[in-house]
Amino acid sequence: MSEQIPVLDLAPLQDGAPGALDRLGEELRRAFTEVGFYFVRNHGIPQSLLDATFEAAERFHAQPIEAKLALKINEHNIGYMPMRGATTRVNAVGDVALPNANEAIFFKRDLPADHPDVLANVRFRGRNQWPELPGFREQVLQACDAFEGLGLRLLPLYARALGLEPGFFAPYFDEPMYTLRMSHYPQQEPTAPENEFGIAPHVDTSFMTILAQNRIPGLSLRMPSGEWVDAPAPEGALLINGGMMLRRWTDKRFLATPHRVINRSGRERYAIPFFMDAGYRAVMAPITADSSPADDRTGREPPITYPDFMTGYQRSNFHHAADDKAEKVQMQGA
Ligand SMILES: O=C(O)CCC(=O)C(=O)O
Ligand SMILES: [Fe+2]
Repeated sequence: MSEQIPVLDLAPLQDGAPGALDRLGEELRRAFTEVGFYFVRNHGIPQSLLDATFEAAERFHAQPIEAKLALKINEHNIGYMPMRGATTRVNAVGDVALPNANEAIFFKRDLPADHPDVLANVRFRGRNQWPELPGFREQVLQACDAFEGLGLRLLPLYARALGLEPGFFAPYFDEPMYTLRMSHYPQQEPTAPENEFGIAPHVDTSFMTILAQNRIPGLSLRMPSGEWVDAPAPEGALLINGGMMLRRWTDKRFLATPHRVINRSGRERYAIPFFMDAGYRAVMAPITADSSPADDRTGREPPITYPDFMTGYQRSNFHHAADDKAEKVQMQGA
């Protein structure tokens, strides 16, 4: 299976090998036109940091429910979402809606109290809500810095994959929006209904989602063929995918591939996906292919910003069809 998901080795990029950027850009283009997911190797994030972040997620969720509910998720999408707190509209058969069997806490960039956006109560620019756990905040900040750094290092590849100058995305990502989600999926009973998911089929809202390898299986991806396949977890690699923001920005040239989690591993499962987007005020106009005349197709999306996109997505009640596939999936945002 793993051969279906391209593996990009970033070592030549680090070493400044000639042609590395163009070669990796081409590999990325194939990944996003054929699969929508790819692995990166030699990504520069130490395994010890990832392990410690998984541990922090476990420590957070081990707290009494009152401590977690004190940080309840707010209009900035920051804070704690209780177990089965988000109902996914599962459209697969007869619109049966079962709540997702996970709980999660969401962190964004750690803004200080006197930040102008915080003072002005700008939506999605609120302050993080921290639990009273020693070392926890430091761990989350370290993880966010590491994931953000990797995301930024990958941007030139995204530009090359689209036939653009390597620096194309840099001005848009001056201060990227990002969210670290720490999820806990309890083990689902063998007798649980078949349409109960840890997280139901969805596409992410993000430009880029970085997913640290999980020792507990449960994630599966829906290949463009329509077949659901279990995500492999090659040692030392990170799994990266694009969401609707990437798809929209690339004029639908790049895939946002649906995925889901079912935890029938018999163990508790934790996940620490990192969702990255352009800066709050960046205006993203669809990047069209050189060869296509400006008006050659209908349905081209107007330019949009992160807050406009996220506000619209929240209003849409998650009714979002995954393009032309018969089976519908929702969007899962952060
Ligand atoms: O738990 C995982 O492995 C993936 C989670 C996911 O898809 C999400 O949070 O959007
Ligand atoms: Fe996802």
